[in-house]
Order: sequence, then structure tokens, then C-alpha cells
Amino acid sequence: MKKFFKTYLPYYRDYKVKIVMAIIGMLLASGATAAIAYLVKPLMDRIFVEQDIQMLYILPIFIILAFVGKGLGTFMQSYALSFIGQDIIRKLRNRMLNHMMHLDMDFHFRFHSGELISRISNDILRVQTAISSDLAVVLRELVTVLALLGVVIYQSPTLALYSLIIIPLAVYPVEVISKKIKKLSHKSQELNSDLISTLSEIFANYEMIKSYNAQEYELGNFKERNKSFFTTNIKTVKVQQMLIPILELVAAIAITSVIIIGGREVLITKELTTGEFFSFLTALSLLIDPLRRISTAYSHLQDAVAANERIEQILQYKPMIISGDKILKNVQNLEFENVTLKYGDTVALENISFNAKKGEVIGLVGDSGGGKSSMVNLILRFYDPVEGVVKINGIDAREIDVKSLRDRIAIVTQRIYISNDTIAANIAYGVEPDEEKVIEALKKANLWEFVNSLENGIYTVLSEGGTNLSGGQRQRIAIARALYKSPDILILDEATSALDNKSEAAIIETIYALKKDLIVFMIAHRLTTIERADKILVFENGHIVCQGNKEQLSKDCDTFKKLYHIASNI
Ligand SMILES: Nc1ncnc2c1ncn2[C@@H]1O[C@H](COP(=O)(O)OP(=O)(O)OP(=O)(O)O)[C@@H](O)[C@H]1O
Repeated sequence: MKKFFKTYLPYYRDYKVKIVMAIIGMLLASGATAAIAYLVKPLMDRIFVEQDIQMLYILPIFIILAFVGKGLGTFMQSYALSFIGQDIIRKLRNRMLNHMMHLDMDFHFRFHSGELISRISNDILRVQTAISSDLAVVLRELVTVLALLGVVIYQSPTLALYSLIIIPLAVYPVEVISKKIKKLSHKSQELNSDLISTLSEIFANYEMIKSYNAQEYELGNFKERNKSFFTTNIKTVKVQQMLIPILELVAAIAITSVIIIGGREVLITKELTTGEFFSFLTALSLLIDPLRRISTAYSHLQDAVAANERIEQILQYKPMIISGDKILKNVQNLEFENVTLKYGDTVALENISFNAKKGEVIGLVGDSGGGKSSMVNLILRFYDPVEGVVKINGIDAREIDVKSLRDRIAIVTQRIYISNDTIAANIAYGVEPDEEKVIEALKKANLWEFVNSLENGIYTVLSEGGTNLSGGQRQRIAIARALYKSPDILILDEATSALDNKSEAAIIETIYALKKDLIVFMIAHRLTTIERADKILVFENGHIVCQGNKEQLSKDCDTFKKLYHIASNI
């Protein structure tokens, strides 16, 4: 809990005016509540005991004023604190996405997208309720409790001592229950992440689910997780609800003691007036509600503390890929020197050496899992080698500013991201589209004819994932996007696999026409795609087993010959 306050209290510094408003509201509401309790004394003593008729007309005005004060105060502090809470959460949400987007690829492989969505939406929401309402409730009600305690002690210090001695009885069960709630909250939040992950997987793979008639299977998985989520939540509610009866029992014991002891003081020893006794009793009864609210808010805060621990866990991840400060301009050459890459303990690439220079097309071939995409990951600095060095223009890639490095590289893979936006925005992705450049990129990607035939041309809106396009058209959008960027290094990872031979040949032709200003890496299973490459790197189990052009490899490289043979039989 301490850590929770330590995390969020610094945020409150930005809201000085709102905090003053909340404090005024809080004092007004609490003071008015105490005044209501206090007014019971003149109500009883002056009106009913002393039969003061004038008081009968004056007192209601004070009572109404006290309620107006209470209402105004409650409004002021609720509004101000909700504003602060919601705004802190807005900032936290931005901070979290920003943090996640700057973490390494490795992090994104480790965490499921559903898990991350759950942390950024659900966990943050739990914290939001805590800091915009529960924290306010605890503060406000604490002030109210103090004000009412003031009335209680003022009216009868001895009676106050007897009744308040009982309060510590409630502390132990509240502590035990709160710990249990926190544990259950952790579990519930994990199960909720599971649920969201399952949903995001279902919607991302809906086509496959339908074609395999796997709806029942997926629904079964979902139902199971949904049931566990429900069971944990119900358990939490059960534990949470145990708090209220315990507190009410303690309150009942306090009130009955007051009735017995206070009654004696009024009737027998005459130490108290009837009015003082009833004012005391009213203040004591008014204490029950704020105490109950504090305990409920406290149990919600436990939930938020658990959620916050999950948020902190993500925020504590630090990127391992640290940017250098050398700005990369105009890539002339790229070199791998004895590079080894590991994913965890698994060696993906070992002792890789080659070089490439501007104007060259480098083909990457080899068995599936051979390490081709891993090599590309190193060029983009998604990972760093555990041994050896990747050099660009003779500079260790680790010394280069990562943004400037990635600005000079364009990659097209088989996973194509198309957003629900215009073709122009999809091509210029991330920057304001330049109409002429968009058209030029579309022409190079052999897609202009198609786009031009559409009613809205480059302003045609594509559906999410490009579902209103064919597989080949989607690939050509991705190629146009890469060319729009005017990169120095172009990476095509199975980028033309969905195209028919004619379209592929046209795009390859374009790439060769542009190659004098580029270093092109082409990963392809079809050897026809890379047979014109200046250099072909042949991968096998994380090693480059041969390198050279097609003629050289056809003579000297058994792996290449075997691959070629396999490919020519397909
Ligand atoms: N992020 C990752 N975490 C752990 N292991 C990985 C990761 N990416 C790839 N691998 C493993 O590294 C090895 C090389 O994979 P890589 O994707 O580089 O091969 P590839 O030659 O591109 O294969 P394909 O032709 O099938 O795309 C494989 O054994 C793969 O399972």
C-alpha cells in the first residue's frame, strides 16, 4: 500500500488548484456532517426539554444550511478528485503504451498481445477507480470521522472512551481480509488477461477457426477460462462482503454499550443532559457509515495495489537495445563480422560473416529455420549479437542512433499491416502523404493501374488488415510503402510469395532498376526470385554454408544444389 501511495502521490503535484478545491469541499462536507450531529443537542434540549418555541423556527434553517454545506462540499471534492484521478490515469495510459512501444522485440515475444492489452486497459481501470474515488473516499471519510469524533468527545469524553475502546476489535479482521482480497485480485487480473488473450487470438484467426469448424473447440477454451474468472471474482466478492457484517457487529456492540452506560448517566447520575446523550448517539451512529465506506474503499485499494504491481512489472522492463548517437546517412556498405545471435540460450546464428555494398542485391536462401529472418533482425537492431559485430558504413551498429538506422531501412515481410485508412495514408505510413510520391511508389509496385481504376483512387479507404484486397494486392501495398520511404537498405522477406509469376517478375524488374541506390536483401524460397542476385548467402542451421552468385554456387555448393534441385521439382 505504501508503494502504491509513493507511486501516485507525486502525480498529484500538478493539480494544486484542484487539490485546494477538494480540501475545501472535504472540510465543508465533514464540518457540515458534524454540525448536523451537533444540532441534535439544541434540538432536544432547547426545543423539547426547555420548550423554546423561537428555536423551533431557527433551528431548521441551520439544519438546511448544514445539508446545503454538506452537498456543496461533497460535490466540490468529488469533482476535483475525480478530475485528478482520471487525468493521472490518462497520463499513465500514455506512459505505458509509450514504454511498451520502446521495449525490445524480445519483450513483445515474451508477452502476449492480449496480456498487454489487459494491463493497459483493465489493470489501469482498477487503479483509476482507486485513485479517483477510493482514495478520495478514504480521505474524505477520515476527515468526517475526525470531525464526528470531535463531537463525540466534546459531548462526553468518558462515554467516548468506553465506546471507542471497541474499535480496535475491527482492525484485525480488516487486515486479514484485505490480504486475502489482494491475493484474489492478482489471480483475477491474471485470469482476465487470459480471457482477453483468448479473445484476441480468436478474432485474429477467425478465418482459420471457421474453415476448421473449430468454433466449438475455441468456445470450449473460452468457457473454461471465463468460468475460472467468474469463480475467482465471486470468491473476491464473498471475502469483500464479509467485512461489512464484521464492522456492523463491532458498531452494534459500541452503540449498545453507549445506550447502557449513557442511559445511566442521563437517568441515574445526571452527568449528561438528554440532548447531549442524543447528540452523542447521533454522532456515533453517523460514524458507522464513513467507517464502512473506508473499509470498502480500503478493500478496493487492495485490488488496485495488485493491479499496480502488474503495471509496475511492465514499467520496470528496460530495453536492452540502447541507441548509439551516430546519425546514419547514406548507407554505402554493410558488414557482418563473425556474428553470433542467441534467443535466450538457443543459438540462432553462429559465426556469420559477409559484406554487401550499395548497388548489390543479396539473396538469402536455405531451409526453414536456417536463420535468414534472424539475420534481418540484426540489421534492424531488433536484437544485438552476443559475439561479433554488425557494421554499417564501417561503424558498429550499436554506436548508431537507432531511429536514424531504422529510417534508412524498409522491410516487407509476409505479415502485412494494413490499417483502416486511405491507400495514401497506408503507403506514406507515419508521415503526411505526398500525392505524387504515393503514385510513384504505386507505379513501382505495379499497383497503380488497380488503384487508379478505383472510384476514390489513392483516397480509397482500406479495411483493417486489408480484407478488401487480394493477397497479392496487399503485398504490393507493402512494397509500395517500403519504396515510398526511399530507403538505403531494402529487405524483402518472402515479400513476393503471394504474387503470380508475372507480377513478381515486374516487381523484381523494378527493384533491379532501383538497385544502384540501394542494398537489397531478398529472402525467397523460390530460386527464380533471387537467381539474378549479385550474391547469394546459403543458410543451414544458423550458419552460412556457401556464398557467391548463382553460377558459382551451382558448381561448388552442395546445399545450394540440393535446394535448387528441390525447388525445381516443386
Ligand atoms: N524470437 C525468437 N525467439 C526464439 N527463437 C526464435 C525467434 N525467432 C526465431 N527463432 C528460432 O531461431 C531459428 C532461426 O529462425 P529464423 O526465423 O531466423 O529462420 P528462417 O531461416 O528465417 O526460417 P523461415 O524460412 O522458415 O522463415 C529457428 O530455430 C527459430 O525457431
